[in-house]
Amino acid sequence: MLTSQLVPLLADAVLIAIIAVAVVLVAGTAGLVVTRRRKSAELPAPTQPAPLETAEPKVGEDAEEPRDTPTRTLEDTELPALEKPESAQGRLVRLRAKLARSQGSLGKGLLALLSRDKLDEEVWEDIETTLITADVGVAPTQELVERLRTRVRVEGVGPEQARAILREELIELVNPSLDRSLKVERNGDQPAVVLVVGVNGTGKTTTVGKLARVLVAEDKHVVLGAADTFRAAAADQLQTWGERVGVRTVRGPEGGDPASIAFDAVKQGIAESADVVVVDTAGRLHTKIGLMDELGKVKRVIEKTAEVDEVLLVIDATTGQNGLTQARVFAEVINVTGLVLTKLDGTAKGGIVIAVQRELGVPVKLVGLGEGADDLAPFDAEQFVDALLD
Ligand SMILES: Nc1nc2c(ncn2[C@@H]2O[C@H](COP(=O)(O)OP(=O)(O)OP(=O)(O)O)[C@@H](O)[C@H]2O)c(=O)[nH]1
Repeated sequence: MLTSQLVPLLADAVLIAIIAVAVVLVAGTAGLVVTRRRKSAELPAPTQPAPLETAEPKVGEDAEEPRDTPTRTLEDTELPALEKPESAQGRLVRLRAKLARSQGSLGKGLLALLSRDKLDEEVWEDIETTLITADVGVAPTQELVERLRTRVRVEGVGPEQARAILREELIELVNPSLDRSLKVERNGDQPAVVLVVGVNGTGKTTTVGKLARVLVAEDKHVVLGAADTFRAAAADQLQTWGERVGVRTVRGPEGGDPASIAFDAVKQGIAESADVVVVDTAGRLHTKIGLMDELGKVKRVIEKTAEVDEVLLVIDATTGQNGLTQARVFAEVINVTGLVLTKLDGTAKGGIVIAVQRELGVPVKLVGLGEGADDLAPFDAEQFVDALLD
Protein backbone atom coordinates (compact mmCIF):
# COMPACT_ATOMS: atom_id res chain seq x y z
CA MET A 1 0.00 0.00 0.00
CA LEU A 2 2.72 2.33 1.11
CA THR A 3 4.71 1.37 -1.92
CA SER A 4 1.81 1.93 -4.25
CA GLN A 5 1.45 5.48 -2.85
CA LEU A 6 5.21 6.20 -2.93
CA VAL A 7 5.85 5.21 -6.58
CA PRO A 8 3.72 7.95 -8.21
CA LEU A 9 5.18 10.49 -5.75
CA LEU A 10 8.76 9.52 -6.71
CA ALA A 11 7.88 9.57 -10.40
CA ASP A 12 6.58 13.15 -9.96
CA ALA A 13 9.76 14.19 -8.14
CA VAL A 14 11.98 12.70 -10.86
CA LEU A 15 9.93 14.47 -13.51
CA ILE A 16 10.23 17.80 -11.69
CA ALA A 17 14.02 17.31 -11.29
CA ILE A 18 14.41 16.53 -15.01
CA ILE A 19 12.41 19.62 -15.94
CA ALA A 20 14.53 21.77 -13.57
CA VAL A 21 17.82 20.49 -15.05
CA ALA A 22 16.49 21.07 -18.54
CA VAL A 23 15.51 24.66 -17.65
CA VAL A 24 18.97 25.35 -16.13
CA LEU A 25 20.73 23.93 -19.21
CA VAL A 26 18.63 25.96 -21.65
CA ALA A 27 19.17 29.14 -19.60
CA GLY A 28 22.95 28.50 -19.39
CA THR A 29 23.34 27.97 -23.13
CA ALA A 30 21.32 31.10 -23.84
CA GLY A 31 23.58 33.03 -21.43
CA LEU A 32 26.71 31.82 -23.20
CA VAL A 33 25.35 32.77 -26.57
CA VAL A 34 24.47 36.24 -25.31
CA THR A 35 27.93 36.69 -23.76
CA ARG A 36 29.62 35.54 -26.99
CA ARG A 37 27.44 37.92 -29.00
CA ARG A 38 28.35 40.78 -26.65
CA LYS A 39 32.07 39.96 -26.88
CA SER A 40 32.02 39.75 -30.62
CA ALA A 41 30.15 43.03 -30.77
CA GLU A 42 33.06 44.69 -28.93
CA LEU A 43 35.69 43.52 -31.56
CA PRO A 44 35.94 45.25 -34.86
CA ALA A 45 34.15 43.39 -37.54
CA PRO A 46 36.52 41.41 -39.76
CA THR A 47 37.20 43.42 -42.86
CA GLN A 48 35.91 41.84 -45.97
CA PRO A 49 38.11 42.46 -49.00
CA ALA A 50 36.41 44.90 -51.33
CA PRO A 51 35.13 43.14 -54.40
CA LEU A 52 37.65 43.49 -57.20
CA GLU A 53 36.63 45.68 -60.04
CA THR A 54 37.09 43.64 -63.09
CA ALA A 55 36.34 46.38 -65.57
CA GLU A 56 38.57 46.32 -68.61
CA PRO A 57 40.61 49.46 -69.26
CA LYS A 58 38.90 51.48 -71.92
CA VAL A 59 40.33 53.77 -74.53
CA GLY A 60 39.21 56.79 -76.49
CA GLU A 61 35.77 58.18 -75.69
CA ASP A 62 34.96 55.08 -73.61
CA ALA A 63 37.78 55.80 -71.19
CA GLU A 64 36.86 57.08 -67.77
CA GLU A 65 38.69 59.84 -65.94
CA PRO A 66 41.47 58.18 -63.89
CA ARG A 67 40.44 58.04 -60.23
CA ASP A 68 43.34 60.25 -59.11
CA THR A 69 43.25 62.85 -61.87
CA PRO A 70 42.40 65.90 -59.78
CA THR A 71 45.26 65.45 -57.31
CA ARG A 72 47.97 64.40 -59.73
CA THR A 73 50.01 67.40 -60.67
CA LEU A 74 53.39 67.65 -62.28
CA GLU A 75 54.85 68.98 -59.01
CA ASP A 76 53.75 65.84 -57.13
CA THR A 77 55.70 63.47 -59.33
CA GLU A 78 58.75 65.56 -60.14
CA LEU A 79 62.02 63.84 -59.09
CA PRO A 80 64.84 65.88 -57.55
CA ALA A 81 66.96 67.32 -60.34
CA LEU A 82 70.22 65.47 -60.91
CA GLU A 83 73.39 67.47 -60.64
CA LYS A 84 75.42 68.07 -63.74
CA PRO A 85 79.03 67.35 -62.88
CA GLU A 86 81.81 69.46 -64.33
CA SER A 87 83.53 67.89 -67.32
CA ALA A 88 86.97 66.42 -66.69
CA GLN A 89 88.63 68.69 -69.22
CA GLY A 90 89.34 72.00 -67.67
CA ARG A 91 89.04 70.79 -64.09
CA LEU A 92 92.78 71.03 -63.53
CA VAL A 93 92.68 74.49 -65.11
CA ARG A 94 90.04 75.53 -62.58
CA LEU A 95 91.92 73.85 -59.77
CA ARG A 96 95.25 75.31 -60.82
CA ALA A 97 94.84 78.26 -58.49
CA LYS A 98 94.37 75.85 -55.57
CA LEU A 99 97.42 73.91 -56.60
CA ALA A 100 99.47 77.09 -57.00
CA ARG A 101 98.35 78.25 -53.56
CA SER A 102 99.39 75.03 -51.84
CA GLN A 103 102.53 74.30 -53.84
CA GLY A 104 103.66 77.90 -54.35
CA SER A 105 106.52 77.63 -51.89
CA LEU A 106 108.03 74.76 -53.86
CA GLY A 107 107.85 76.27 -57.35
CA LYS A 108 108.45 79.88 -56.45
CA GLY A 109 111.12 78.99 -53.90
CA LEU A 110 113.07 77.04 -56.52
CA LEU A 111 112.65 79.80 -59.09
CA ALA A 112 113.86 82.49 -56.69
CA LEU A 113 116.96 80.47 -55.85
CA LEU A 114 117.76 79.64 -59.46
CA SER A 115 117.36 83.27 -60.52
CA ARG A 116 120.06 84.49 -58.12
CA ASP A 117 122.95 86.34 -59.70
CA LYS A 118 125.46 84.03 -58.17
CA LEU A 119 124.72 80.30 -57.93
CA ASP A 120 127.22 79.13 -55.34
CA GLU A 121 127.28 75.87 -53.37
CA GLU A 122 125.07 77.37 -50.69
CA VAL A 123 122.34 78.13 -53.23
CA TRP A 124 122.52 74.60 -54.66
CA GLU A 125 122.18 73.23 -51.15
CA ASP A 126 119.14 75.40 -50.59
CA ILE A 127 117.63 74.09 -53.82
CA GLU A 128 118.22 70.55 -52.60
CA THR A 129 116.64 71.30 -49.23
CA THR A 130 113.59 72.87 -50.89
CA LEU A 131 113.05 69.75 -53.00
CA ILE A 132 113.56 67.31 -50.12
CA THR A 133 111.23 69.33 -47.88
CA ALA A 134 108.54 69.06 -50.56
CA ASP A 135 108.84 65.23 -50.47
CA VAL A 136 110.40 64.90 -53.92
CA GLY A 137 112.66 62.17 -52.52
CA VAL A 138 116.44 61.98 -52.28
CA ALA A 139 117.28 60.26 -55.58
CA PRO A 140 115.02 62.42 -57.78
CA THR A 141 116.30 65.54 -55.97
CA GLN A 142 119.92 64.67 -56.69
CA GLU A 143 119.08 63.91 -60.29
CA LEU A 144 117.31 67.23 -60.75
CA VAL A 145 120.05 69.27 -59.12
CA GLU A 146 122.65 67.56 -61.28
CA ARG A 147 120.74 68.35 -64.47
CA LEU A 148 120.13 71.94 -63.44
CA ARG A 149 123.79 72.45 -62.61
CA THR A 150 124.83 71.14 -66.01
CA ARG A 151 122.36 73.31 -67.89
CA VAL A 152 123.25 76.43 -65.93
CA ARG A 153 126.92 75.79 -66.67
CA VAL A 154 126.33 75.18 -70.38
CA GLU A 155 123.49 77.59 -71.12
CA GLY A 156 123.94 80.25 -68.42
CA VAL A 157 120.86 81.68 -66.73
CA GLY A 158 118.96 84.94 -66.50
CA PRO A 159 115.54 85.04 -64.81
CA GLU A 160 113.75 84.09 -68.06
CA GLN A 161 115.94 81.10 -68.81
CA ALA A 162 115.79 80.01 -65.17
CA ARG A 163 112.06 79.62 -65.40
CA ALA A 164 112.19 77.79 -68.74
CA ILE A 165 114.93 75.42 -67.60
CA LEU A 166 113.24 74.68 -64.31
CA ARG A 167 109.94 74.05 -66.05
CA GLU A 168 111.47 71.62 -68.53
CA GLU A 169 113.41 69.72 -65.91
CA LEU A 170 110.49 69.45 -63.49
CA ILE A 171 108.22 68.17 -66.27
CA GLU A 172 110.87 65.60 -67.15
CA LEU A 173 110.96 64.51 -63.52
CA VAL A 174 107.18 64.13 -63.33
CA ASN A 175 107.46 62.11 -66.55
CA PRO A 176 104.99 63.25 -69.20
CA SER A 177 105.41 60.04 -71.18
CA LEU A 178 103.49 57.88 -68.70
CA ASP A 179 100.04 56.74 -69.79
CA ARG A 180 97.69 58.39 -67.31
CA SER A 181 94.42 57.54 -69.03
CA LEU A 182 91.88 55.64 -66.98
CA LYS A 183 90.88 52.27 -68.42
CA VAL A 184 87.15 52.77 -68.31
CA GLU A 185 86.04 51.42 -71.68
CA ARG A 186 83.74 48.43 -71.91
CA ASN A 187 85.40 45.09 -72.70
CA GLY A 188 83.10 43.56 -75.34
CA ASP A 189 79.80 43.05 -73.53
CA GLN A 190 81.25 43.63 -70.09
CA PRO A 191 81.75 46.81 -68.09
CA ALA A 192 85.19 48.06 -67.16
CA VAL A 193 85.92 47.47 -63.47
CA VAL A 194 87.81 49.92 -61.27
CA LEU A 195 88.85 48.82 -57.78
CA VAL A 196 89.76 51.58 -55.32
CA VAL A 197 92.10 50.67 -52.44
CA GLY A 198 94.16 52.34 -49.74
CA VAL A 199 94.63 52.82 -45.99
CA ASN A 200 91.99 54.32 -43.68
CA GLY A 201 90.91 57.88 -44.20
CA THR A 202 92.96 58.59 -47.32
CA GLY A 203 89.79 59.59 -49.17
CA LYS A 204 88.76 56.40 -51.00
CA THR A 205 85.00 56.76 -50.66
CA THR A 206 85.16 60.44 -51.53
CA THR A 207 87.34 59.61 -54.53
CA VAL A 208 84.90 56.93 -55.75
CA GLY A 209 82.06 59.46 -55.46
CA LYS A 210 84.00 62.14 -57.30
CA LEU A 211 85.16 59.65 -59.93
CA ALA A 212 81.55 58.66 -60.59
CA ARG A 213 80.91 62.32 -61.39
CA VAL A 214 83.90 62.50 -63.75
CA LEU A 215 82.58 59.43 -65.58
CA VAL A 216 78.97 60.64 -65.67
CA ALA A 217 80.22 63.92 -67.15
CA GLU A 218 81.68 61.76 -69.94
CA ASP A 219 78.22 60.23 -70.47
CA LYS A 220 79.23 56.90 -69.04
CA HIS A 221 76.75 54.56 -67.40
CA VAL A 222 78.22 53.87 -63.97
CA VAL A 223 77.43 51.40 -61.16
CA LEU A 224 79.06 51.76 -57.74
CA GLY A 225 79.94 48.88 -55.41
CA ALA A 226 80.02 49.68 -51.68
CA ALA A 227 82.43 46.94 -50.60
CA ASP A 228 83.58 48.97 -47.60
CA THR A 229 81.48 47.00 -45.13
CA PHE A 230 83.78 47.91 -42.26
CA ARG A 231 82.97 51.59 -41.78
CA ALA A 232 79.25 51.79 -41.10
CA ALA A 233 78.65 55.10 -42.87
CA ALA A 234 80.69 54.36 -45.98
CA ALA A 235 77.87 52.73 -47.96
CA ASP A 236 75.44 55.56 -47.14
CA GLN A 237 78.09 58.10 -48.06
CA LEU A 238 78.68 56.39 -51.39
CA GLN A 239 74.98 56.01 -52.13
CA THR A 240 74.48 59.73 -51.55
CA TRP A 241 77.29 60.54 -53.99
CA GLY A 242 75.70 58.21 -56.53
CA GLU A 243 72.15 59.49 -56.13
CA ARG A 244 73.24 63.05 -56.81
CA VAL A 245 74.23 62.05 -60.34
CA GLY A 246 71.74 59.23 -60.92
CA VAL A 247 74.12 56.33 -60.34
CA ARG A 248 73.07 53.10 -58.62
CA THR A 249 75.02 51.83 -55.61
CA VAL A 250 75.09 48.10 -54.88
CA ARG A 251 75.49 47.49 -51.16
CA GLY A 252 75.28 44.64 -48.70
CA PRO A 253 74.82 44.11 -44.97
CA GLU A 254 77.11 45.93 -42.56
CA GLY A 255 80.07 43.68 -41.81
CA GLY A 256 79.19 41.53 -44.84
CA ASP A 257 81.65 39.91 -47.20
CA PRO A 258 83.24 42.64 -49.36
CA ALA A 259 84.12 40.16 -52.11
CA SER A 260 80.49 39.13 -52.55
CA ILE A 261 79.35 42.76 -52.72
CA ALA A 262 82.01 43.51 -55.32
CA PHE A 263 80.82 40.45 -57.23
CA ASP A 264 77.17 41.59 -57.02
CA ALA A 265 78.11 45.08 -58.18
CA VAL A 266 79.81 43.69 -61.26
CA LYS A 267 76.84 41.41 -61.91
CA GLN A 268 74.55 44.43 -61.67
CA GLY A 269 76.86 46.33 -64.02
CA ILE A 270 76.59 43.51 -66.55
CA ALA A 271 72.78 43.37 -66.16
CA GLU A 272 72.50 47.13 -66.71
CA SER A 273 74.96 47.10 -69.62
CA ALA A 274 76.96 49.67 -67.66
CA ASP A 275 80.20 51.10 -69.00
CA VAL A 276 82.04 51.13 -65.68
CA VAL A 277 81.69 49.55 -62.24
CA VAL A 278 83.67 51.37 -59.55
CA VAL A 279 84.20 49.40 -56.33
CA ASP A 280 85.05 51.11 -53.04
CA THR A 281 86.90 48.96 -50.48
CA ALA A 282 87.45 49.28 -46.75
CA GLY A 283 90.43 51.21 -45.51
CA ARG A 284 93.09 48.78 -44.40
CA LEU A 285 96.34 49.27 -42.63
CA HIS A 286 99.15 47.99 -44.79
CA THR A 287 100.54 46.31 -41.66
CA LYS A 288 97.52 44.03 -41.16
CA ILE A 289 98.21 40.88 -43.15
CA GLY A 290 94.65 39.47 -42.97
CA LEU A 291 93.11 42.64 -44.37
CA MET A 292 95.69 42.88 -47.09
CA ASP A 293 94.99 39.26 -48.12
CA GLU A 294 91.29 40.11 -48.29
CA LEU A 295 92.04 42.56 -51.11
CA GLY A 296 93.47 39.79 -53.22
CA LYS A 297 90.27 37.82 -52.59
CA VAL A 298 88.03 40.72 -53.64
CA LYS A 299 89.93 40.99 -56.91
CA ARG A 300 89.91 37.23 -57.57
CA VAL A 301 86.16 37.00 -56.92
CA ILE A 302 85.45 39.87 -59.35
CA GLU A 303 87.62 38.16 -61.92
CA LYS A 304 85.25 35.19 -61.95
CA THR A 305 82.96 37.36 -64.06
CA ALA A 306 84.93 40.33 -65.37
CA GLU A 307 88.38 41.71 -65.83
CA VAL A 308 89.63 44.26 -63.31
CA ASP A 309 90.87 47.08 -65.52
CA GLU A 310 92.15 49.50 -62.92
CA VAL A 311 93.33 49.17 -59.35
CA LEU A 312 93.63 52.72 -58.05
CA LEU A 313 95.66 53.21 -54.90
CA VAL A 314 94.56 56.29 -52.98
CA ILE A 315 97.33 58.06 -51.08
CA ASP A 316 96.88 61.03 -48.79
CA ALA A 317 99.50 63.54 -49.95
CA THR A 318 99.82 64.95 -46.45
CA THR A 319 101.24 61.70 -45.06
CA GLY A 320 104.65 62.08 -46.75
CA GLN A 321 107.05 59.17 -46.35
CA ASN A 322 104.36 57.02 -44.74
CA GLY A 323 102.42 57.29 -48.00
CA LEU A 324 105.40 55.78 -49.80
CA THR A 325 105.59 52.87 -47.39
CA GLN A 326 101.88 52.21 -47.89
CA ALA A 327 102.32 52.30 -51.64
CA ARG A 328 105.10 49.75 -51.50
CA VAL A 329 103.10 47.26 -49.39
CA PHE A 330 99.90 47.59 -51.42
CA ALA A 331 101.83 47.03 -54.62
CA GLU A 332 103.12 43.77 -53.20
CA VAL A 333 99.63 42.29 -52.73
CA ILE A 334 97.74 43.74 -55.66
CA ASN A 335 98.69 44.94 -59.10
CA VAL A 336 98.25 48.71 -58.71
CA THR A 337 97.66 50.38 -62.09
CA GLY A 338 97.24 54.00 -61.04
CA LEU A 339 97.67 56.35 -58.11
CA VAL A 340 95.28 58.93 -56.75
CA LEU A 341 96.90 61.62 -54.63
CA THR A 342 94.32 63.24 -52.41
CA LYS A 343 94.46 66.36 -50.23
CA LEU A 344 97.10 68.03 -52.37
CA ASP A 345 95.26 71.22 -51.47
CA GLY A 346 96.24 70.74 -47.84
CA THR A 347 99.98 70.32 -48.15
CA ALA A 348 102.98 72.07 -49.67
CA LYS A 349 104.52 68.66 -50.32
CA GLY A 350 103.49 68.15 -53.92
CA GLY A 351 106.86 66.53 -54.58
CA ILE A 352 105.22 63.29 -53.40
CA VAL A 353 103.85 63.00 -56.96
CA ILE A 354 107.38 62.42 -58.19
CA ALA A 355 108.48 60.22 -55.30
CA VAL A 356 105.52 57.87 -55.33
CA GLN A 357 105.58 57.36 -59.09
CA ARG A 358 109.25 56.47 -58.85
CA GLU A 359 108.62 54.13 -55.96
CA LEU A 360 105.98 52.08 -57.78
CA GLY A 361 106.70 52.77 -61.42
CA VAL A 362 102.97 53.52 -61.66
CA PRO A 363 101.56 56.88 -62.81
CA VAL A 364 99.55 59.34 -60.74
CA LYS A 365 96.27 59.39 -62.66
CA LEU A 366 94.09 61.61 -60.50
CA VAL A 367 94.61 64.31 -57.91
CA GLY A 368 92.24 65.44 -55.17
CA LEU A 369 92.33 69.15 -54.57
CA GLY A 370 89.56 69.77 -52.08
CA GLU A 371 86.38 68.54 -50.49
CA GLY A 372 84.14 69.96 -53.23
CA ALA A 373 82.23 67.43 -55.35
CA ASP A 374 84.20 68.27 -58.49
CA ASP A 375 87.59 68.79 -56.83
CA LEU A 376 89.12 65.70 -58.44
CA ALA A 377 91.09 66.17 -61.63
CA PRO A 378 92.95 64.00 -64.09
CA PHE A 379 96.65 64.54 -63.48
CA ASP A 380 98.69 66.22 -66.17
CA ALA A 381 102.46 66.68 -65.82
CA GLU A 382 102.72 70.00 -67.67
CA GLN A 383 99.75 71.62 -66.00
CA PHE A 384 100.99 70.46 -62.62
CA VAL A 385 104.42 72.02 -63.13
CA ASP A 386 102.89 75.21 -64.54
CA ALA A 387 100.78 75.51 -61.41
CA LEU A 388 103.92 75.12 -59.27
CA LEU A 389 105.62 77.94 -61.13
CA ASP A 390 102.61 80.29 -61.36
N1 LIG B 1 90.98 68.72 -48.45
C1 LIG B 1 90.68 67.56 -49.01
N2 LIG B 1 90.01 66.64 -48.31
C2 LIG B 1 89.73 65.45 -48.90
C3 LIG B 1 90.13 65.16 -50.22
N3 LIG B 1 89.73 63.90 -50.52
C4 LIG B 1 89.07 63.44 -49.42
N4 LIG B 1 89.07 64.37 -48.45
C5 LIG B 1 88.49 64.25 -47.10
O1 LIG B 1 89.11 63.20 -46.39
C6 LIG B 1 88.21 62.66 -45.44
C7 LIG B 1 88.22 61.14 -45.51
O2 LIG B 1 87.63 60.77 -46.74
P1 LIG B 1 86.90 59.37 -46.97
O3 LIG B 1 86.53 59.32 -48.40
O4 LIG B 1 85.83 59.15 -45.98
O5 LIG B 1 88.09 58.38 -46.65
P2 LIG B 1 88.13 56.79 -46.79
O6 LIG B 1 89.47 56.46 -47.31
O7 LIG B 1 86.99 56.27 -47.55
O8 LIG B 1 88.02 56.37 -45.26
P3 LIG B 1 87.90 54.88 -44.64
O9 LIG B 1 86.68 54.25 -45.20
O10 LIG B 1 87.83 55.12 -43.17
O11 LIG B 1 89.13 54.18 -45.00
C8 LIG B 1 86.86 63.29 -45.72
O12 LIG B 1 86.65 64.31 -44.80
C9 LIG B 1 87.04 63.88 -47.12
O13 LIG B 1 86.22 64.99 -47.36
C10 LIG B 1 90.87 66.17 -50.94
O14 LIG B 1 91.31 66.00 -52.07
N5 LIG B 1 91.11 67.34 -50.27
